[in-house]
Amino acid sequence: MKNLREDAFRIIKSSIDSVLPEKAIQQELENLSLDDNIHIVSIGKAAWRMAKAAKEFLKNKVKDGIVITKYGHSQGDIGGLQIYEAGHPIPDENTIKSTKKAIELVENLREDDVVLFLVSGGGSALFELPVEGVTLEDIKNVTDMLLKSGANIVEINTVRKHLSRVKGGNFAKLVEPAKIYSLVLSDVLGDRLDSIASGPAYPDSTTIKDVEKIIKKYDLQLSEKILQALKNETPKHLNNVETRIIGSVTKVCESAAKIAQHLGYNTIILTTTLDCEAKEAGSFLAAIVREEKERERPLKTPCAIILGGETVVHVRGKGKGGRNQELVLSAARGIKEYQEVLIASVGTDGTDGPTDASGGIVDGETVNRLQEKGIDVEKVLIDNDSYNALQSIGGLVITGPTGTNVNDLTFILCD
Ligand SMILES: Nc1ncnc2c1ncn2[C@@H]1O[C@H](COP(=O)(O)OP(=O)(O)OP(=O)(O)O)[C@@H](O)[C@H]1O
Ligand SMILES: O=C(O)[C@H](O)CO
Ligand SMILES: [Mg+2]
Repeated sequence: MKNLREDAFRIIKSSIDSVLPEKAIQQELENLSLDDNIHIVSIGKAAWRMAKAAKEFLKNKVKDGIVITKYGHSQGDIGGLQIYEAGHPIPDENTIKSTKKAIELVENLREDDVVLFLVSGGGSALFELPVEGVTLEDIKNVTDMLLKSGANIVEINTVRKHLSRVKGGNFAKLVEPAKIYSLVLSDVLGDRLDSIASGPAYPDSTTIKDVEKIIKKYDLQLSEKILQALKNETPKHLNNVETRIIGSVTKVCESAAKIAQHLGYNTIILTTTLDCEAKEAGSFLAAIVREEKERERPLKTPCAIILGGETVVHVRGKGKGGRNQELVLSAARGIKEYQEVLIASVGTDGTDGPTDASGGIVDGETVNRLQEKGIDVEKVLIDNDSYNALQSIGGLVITGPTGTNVNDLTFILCD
């Protein structure tokens, strides 16, 4: 008989290891063979690790550089680079302060200078300087509203780009006449480069008209001042950028499948673009488990059914949680009392929502165990309080910041 929990942790660890940035960065830099005069600007949750890998490879070809990452996501000096931590998912004073430092670093560069721009998810919150007339307080309010609206990341970033002096290609404009090479870890489904970290160095495909549609669709209550500011159009053409994607959720799923196979599971990747409401994804996964348990379909057991993507949560309650935790808890409702089954879901960055967990694991006993503690799953889901519920029964997955960020991995193990 298999130890599903132990296997789940192995799958999580090894598949995340496969998308750590070091190897990919080294390979790209070998191909690029850059000259001297390199300036590193690294933003996002994986910024520290990406910058470290680049600096170790390029050594003293690097003139200077800056890292802007989330609190708790940097791990000390990287030979002479400025290192900053700032607010995420809501930007704060340190976001603005460090973004100004990055602009100082690039604004007087010459044509023979090169900016190596290392981009990972989280960059939208960590790299920001609002357009004239818009304050940090405004940005915080708009960000909070967008995150809770149920809008997807492409929609959220469409709005953010039109309020920013660095997003939506504007950073590349500030770097001119120097050239930018962007290496990107994708945490946006479909790898839309103008959405990842709000595309600071990529021509923006979204327009003021798109912003207007999103405001209407989600009934966003914005002040007259913000509505005016949103009329700034973003650059649609850039002449100084070259961009490459170095990691994505597809890779994580493929690695997870390989490891599961190696551990003796029949394996299938169902999708790499799961993007519905977390609770609904949970119900869907439970339905798949029931099919497995009753009819061994679509795979003979033992089996691993793997999904990648990024669900959304319409946060209405006052509880603590994240989309992965909410997904598994919702799934737990539909697999009650089944034996030898487990559902896991984690954010590859190690952070699920504003919590210190990367996700959660549930099984057929989860709902009963919660009941014994007097916790009603339906109520927990209404309160968006998945963290506290899962914590009380040892159902959290805690990895700490991983150094990478390529969406979420979800899987079922059945024996
Ligand atoms: N109590 C809660 N329960 C469930 N989900 C929540 C809760 N509070 C916030 N969230 C969700 O957490 C998400 C933000 O957390 P997280 O840091 O994992 O996002 P992210 O998309 O990985 O960030 P980024 O893309 O910038 O790296 C929001 O989309 C929000 O819907
Ligand atoms: O920072 C962001 O905008 C998201 O993580 C998507 O890249
Ligand atoms: Mg995340």
